[in-house]
Amino acid sequence: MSHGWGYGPGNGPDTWGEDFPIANGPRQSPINIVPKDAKYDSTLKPLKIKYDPSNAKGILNNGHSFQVDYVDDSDSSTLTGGPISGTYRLKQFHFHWGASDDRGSEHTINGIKFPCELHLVHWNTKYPSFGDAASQPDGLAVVGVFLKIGAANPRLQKVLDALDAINTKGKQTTFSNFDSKTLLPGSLDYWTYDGSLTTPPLLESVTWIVLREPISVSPAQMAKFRSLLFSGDGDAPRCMVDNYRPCQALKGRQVRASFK
Ligand SMILES: COc1ccc(C[C@@]2(O)NC(=S)NC2=O)c(OC)c1
Ligand SMILES: [Zn+2]
Repeated sequence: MSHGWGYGPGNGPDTWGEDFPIANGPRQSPINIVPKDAKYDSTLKPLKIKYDPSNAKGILNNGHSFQVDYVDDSDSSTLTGGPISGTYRLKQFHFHWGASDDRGSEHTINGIKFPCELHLVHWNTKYPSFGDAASQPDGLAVVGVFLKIGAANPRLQKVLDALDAINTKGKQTTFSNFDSKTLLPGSLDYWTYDGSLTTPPLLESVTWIVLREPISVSPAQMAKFRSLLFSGDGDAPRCMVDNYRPCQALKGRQVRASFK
């Protein structure tokens, strides 16, 4: 039986280029961010984030991560400002994490991995839909937030408490009235660069906005992430851990900083 892509020995990131040759493209993600090499850009605007908690729709185990999906049929939950032009609508957020606290994030800072990374996915409303936007060079804007081991983060708890209901691939449940803005750190200082989706189809359509300040997560909360399964009901259980792509070559790209 031919397996689709995944994070295992036979279908992991090093094999993705066989079916998705863009894996070796000029603007792949994630990357290692070297703060001293980032260029402060005074023309970068502050991020403007307006999320309506009532747009939260559901939570799904998609077999690679879990995602919280938002109603995106109006401009009620949007990202504007920052490095982007126009209005981008919140579509979903999801996470990447490791089997242990020494790894799990997709982006790294000076080669340092965090135990987890949050991605808030937005699409450019100059295109008719998320699917159309996902194939355009300016189609998506993803806000990346690092999670660092520390005190338990109460803002994560409602999401983590929902995971028991979606422990296997394909499971989903309703998830309503959640303000994903509460997942953001106090500072919205960011690095930005042109990149891609970090899983197949690896489309080079993402303006990355990686926040400098991490949010906290406790060891017990990390154990909750690691309680999920990649596998479906009835399949041999495979723990959902290490669902991150390694850093990709910069290939001449400039990383800009919104802060000095
Ligand atoms: C066809 O559209 C897609 C497909 C996959 C993802 C998920 C992901 O690959 N992208 C990022 S970012 N992290 C990931 O894991 C996606 O997210 C915007 C959009
Ligand atoms: Zn992601």
